[in-house]
Amino acid sequence: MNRNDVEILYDKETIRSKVKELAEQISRDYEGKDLLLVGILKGAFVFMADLIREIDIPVELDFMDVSSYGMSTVSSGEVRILKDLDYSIKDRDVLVVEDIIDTGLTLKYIKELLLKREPRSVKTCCLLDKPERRKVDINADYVGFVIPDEFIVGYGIDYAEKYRNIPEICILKPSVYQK
Ligand SMILES: O=P(O)(O)OC[C@H]1O[C@H](OP(=O)(O)OP(=O)(O)O)[C@H](O)[C@@H]1O
Ligand code: HPA
Ligand SMILES: [Mg+2]
Repeated sequence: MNRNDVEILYDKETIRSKVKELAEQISRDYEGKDLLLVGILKGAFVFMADLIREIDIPVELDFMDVSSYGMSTVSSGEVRILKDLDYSIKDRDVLVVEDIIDTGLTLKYIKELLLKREPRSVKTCCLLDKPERRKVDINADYVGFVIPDEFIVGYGIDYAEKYRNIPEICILKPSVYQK
């Protein structure tokens, strides 16, 4: 991992307090409900791990693995399911946990897919929102940070599977992928 490839956008403390704020809001909104958090692999795994530890109501977890970027910084436009949920979501209150909403193609695809399974509700929580790049009409119900149109890595988020282990949320310098 080359630290020179990135520029820090949000440091550990800023992320920690934002995650706490989101978790408090979720805990209030879902008090007394049957909350199932659905993490979208792989990008959301770090956010999911931090978020659940700040939520103070009973929750259950499941994961889905979808991919549309592959080894590129541009969406292929085709969302592929690599792993589906383990359990039925019928009559459950589902909260989809995502790291980033960019074109919106991934989240729209997932939301439409889950709605067909007759849950009681489906809402979405995205740590990062890049509205300038949106191609489809979708917004998350809970948003951490609204970010500029830059390619992000770190805190679980990759470029060609690398940089996921950087603890901060960083901008990947264009010189790295414009070679
Ligand atoms: O709004 P969109 O333009 O669809 O982009 C957002 C999605 O792209 C990334 O996943 P990716 O497909 O790279 O898979 P990964 O999570 O395994 O890295 C990210 O984790 C989101 O799921
Ligand atoms: O900015 C990004 N970084 C990494 N993966 C992504 N997938 C969509 N947007 C991004
Ligand atoms: Mg990716």
